Amino acid sequence: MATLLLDTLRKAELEQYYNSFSTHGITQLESLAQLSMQDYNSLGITSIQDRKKLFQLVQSLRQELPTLENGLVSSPSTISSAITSPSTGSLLKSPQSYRRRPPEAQKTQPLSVSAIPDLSNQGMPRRPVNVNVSGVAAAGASPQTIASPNLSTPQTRSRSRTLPDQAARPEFLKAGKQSSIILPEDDDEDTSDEENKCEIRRGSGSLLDPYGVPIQKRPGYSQRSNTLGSSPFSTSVTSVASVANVSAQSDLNQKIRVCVRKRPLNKKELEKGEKDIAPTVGVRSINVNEPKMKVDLTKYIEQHSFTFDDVFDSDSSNEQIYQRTAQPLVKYIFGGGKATCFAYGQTGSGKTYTMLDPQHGLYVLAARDVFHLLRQPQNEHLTAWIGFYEIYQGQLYDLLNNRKKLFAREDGKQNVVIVGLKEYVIKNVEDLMQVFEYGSQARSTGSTGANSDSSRSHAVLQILLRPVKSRKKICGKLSFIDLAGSERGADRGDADIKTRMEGAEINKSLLALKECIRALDQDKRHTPFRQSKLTQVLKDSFVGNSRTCMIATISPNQGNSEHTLNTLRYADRVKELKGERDRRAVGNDLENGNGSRVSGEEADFGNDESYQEEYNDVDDDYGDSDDPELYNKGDDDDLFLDDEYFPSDGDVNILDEDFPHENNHRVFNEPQQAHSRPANANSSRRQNMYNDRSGSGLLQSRTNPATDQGRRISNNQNHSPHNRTDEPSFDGGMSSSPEIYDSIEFSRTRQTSGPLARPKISRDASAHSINRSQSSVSLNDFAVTSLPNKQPPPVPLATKQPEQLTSEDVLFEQQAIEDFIKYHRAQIREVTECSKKETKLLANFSLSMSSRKDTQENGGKGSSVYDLQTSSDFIDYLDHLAEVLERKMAAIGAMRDRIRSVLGEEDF
Ligand SMILES: Nc1ncnc2c1ncn2[C@@H]1O[C@H](COP(=O)(O)OP(=O)(O)OP(=O)(O)O)[C@@H](O)[C@H]1O
Repeated sequence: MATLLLDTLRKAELEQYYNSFSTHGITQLESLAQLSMQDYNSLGITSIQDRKKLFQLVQSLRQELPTLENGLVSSPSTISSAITSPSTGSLLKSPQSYRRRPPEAQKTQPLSVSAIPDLSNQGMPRRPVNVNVSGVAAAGASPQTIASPNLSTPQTRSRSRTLPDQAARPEFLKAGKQSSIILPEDDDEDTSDEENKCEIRRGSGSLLDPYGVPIQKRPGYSQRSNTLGSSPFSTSVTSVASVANVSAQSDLNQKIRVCVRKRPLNKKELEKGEKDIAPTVGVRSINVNEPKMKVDLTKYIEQHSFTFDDVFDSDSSNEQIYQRTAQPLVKYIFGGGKATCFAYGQTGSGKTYTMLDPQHGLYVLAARDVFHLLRQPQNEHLTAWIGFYEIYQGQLYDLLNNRKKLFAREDGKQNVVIVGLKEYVIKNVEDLMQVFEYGSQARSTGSTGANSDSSRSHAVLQILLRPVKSRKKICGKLSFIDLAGSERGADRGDADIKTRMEGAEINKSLLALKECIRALDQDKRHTPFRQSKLTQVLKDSFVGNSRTCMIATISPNQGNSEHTLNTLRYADRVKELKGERDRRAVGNDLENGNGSRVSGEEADFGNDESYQEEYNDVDDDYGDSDDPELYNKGDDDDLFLDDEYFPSDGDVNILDEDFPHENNHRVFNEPQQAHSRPANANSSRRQNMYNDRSGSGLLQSRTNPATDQGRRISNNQNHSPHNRTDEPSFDGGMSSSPEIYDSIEFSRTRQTSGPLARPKISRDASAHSINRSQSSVSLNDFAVTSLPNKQPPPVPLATKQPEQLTSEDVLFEQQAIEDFIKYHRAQIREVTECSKKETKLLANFSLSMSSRKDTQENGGKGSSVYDLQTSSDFIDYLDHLAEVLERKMAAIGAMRDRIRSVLGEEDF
């Protein structure tokens, strides 16, 4: 085969690259035929002439080796694999010639050199030869390469990353080469037969996916397919029946499932004579035949192919979709879990119809099952509650409570709680539908009043399971989310400031959603949940013990092909999340305590007690969410812990490292603390705290380093265990009152972190004090320069020889220093966050001003109206700015306190 390759290269006057090809594992013509132009550089082919030659050679080889074509026609070995695979039952007959042949047999039937066209004259046709989709070369193919007449039109086509011939691909291309399949339209624009006369050539196969992510880093298709229990060949040559079989075997209990639903062409589209350009292929794949035009104005169709957990054709009913999307989630929440089902797609693609249609929406079908399960004896102790809110412009509004503003909170256990959300007990489906209808009206009414419309908000309907006897506990939560239309930002095209801001917010949140999913997919240690309210609220759907199902809705008409592709790419990105690479995926959850796997059924319905306990604990902390006053003491921002962090993936970002979730961050994120405090609050707080505690041991602890035992080096003889027990415990419970909170912070600053500030001076710490000899903070900067009465002065640390140093001389423990660093990071983060808010406030205000000016100049309303509006906005702007600045100052003040504490300063 190598000789054949060399001969071929020689004929094409490319033999000088033979070594480079070999180095890259290209030793066969089949491999050569799969090169795309993006590979040329890696192979060292930079001269234009040579690139042309290679391009023509590759084209010619593809023509000569149709069975290797990228996805349209499978290689003999692949086809035979598929045929012989027990998991797939091809519709194809299995001609002898496509049975799996032993390698030797393959070797004995190489293509003859004569079959390779002589390219040395460069006279080969530029236009690739048309072949039909069954892989039969239209012209010029050697008899050997013409597919068997029995090779009927494949049931599916797939993009190159589903290439069945991965095994034959060069090593460096195997990881995930992507290409497109370009099908030219006939010049006479008769597209009816285009599928039978498709021009096949490798498209601009890129090593980057549409999101700019190197494909090599992503799991190969076959890996994912295997994860799902299907054959890696299933999408390339399998029949509908076999795919259905595979799909049926796939795990409905995966942590994340991604499905696609195509709506039918609507009346308008039909009237316009539009065609369905997104045929589904089997039950898991869908193609999009995107009309395109070359620079020479030749029209062609670019076909894109995608595979998901499920693809629902336009004739699928909500019931069918429900069975494979939300129904497993309903079962899951009865095991104590959290689950989310959301619809994503462009406006008019059927999100609402799917999720929240008043009659057949998935929520109604889910409710039916919820009540069915509630009637089971084992669930008699539970009741169902409903809450319905929307996220509009980054704010939460209760749709069941006059659009009351809500606040999201997160506890230390990463549960998101919507504080103040009005929830109703529902006894049956009718109840639910009534409540929902009421909420929907509020949504549209409210949004009309606010100059928005429903599709510009994300609507969240949640069904909660609570014990009959304790409405405080939550035993399961299922959320249905109807996301705002995904294309609004791009399509709005109007100058209205509000609309633009809405669009920007929607885009931001959808982008954030994608970023979060992407971060999870790539196992990044930092997941940017905080980037939008949507992702903050959805956070607990992604982390921990949760299930998520995304339904990407698409419109099938040509006019929407771009949007459809965007939606599918987005969904495809999400799809990458699942599979064995995701350590939070089902595999983890299915591990029982002994490390062995339990069955899906068990995992599904088994009670996750630890989770439930946690969840219930949380709810206890929060109490009843009907009572917002209990938790919402005037703060005007949501409180979340930091974004999700996962152990190392090599990202280096000081703000992203080991961010303290609870211990340190909350001090900055407590708006109550920040907003209600006057500008000099830090010093007065310090003074108050000092006064309050001067007689209570804390002062003593400050003046007596011996009481600061917690973090001191272990061999300090003066450690007094009882002093350690004096430390106030702080669990950072969110239910803490501000006063408690303050005291917690104080104690944290003064005591828990205090030891950090306690340079160890001598064994008799009771009488010691310290001075900072220099202003900069470093270990060696701390030396004892004065000591109280009757104590012999210690040897200054700086003068000690290294061999004289003992552990007693260590001023700060490593841990304490690390804690300080974490604290500092938290402070930087908080200040940065505030600065961003400041910028945003300023941008929004100036944007609205300039927009108003424009309108005025273009003959809008009288100037006094605008001046009035501007003044009112200005006041808002100042108000918000003042709040942000206070929060910022609070963060800086807390940091200063901490430094002083560390340095043992006596200024408060
Ligand atoms: N699968 C379907 N079968 C029949 N009609 C559908 C289907 N999906 C959507 N429709 C119809 O298409 C129209 C638009 O659907 P829908 O309102 O659900 O879109 P949407 O994605 O929620 O839009 P928006 O983002 O603007 O809220 C509706 O009239 C709806 O009844």
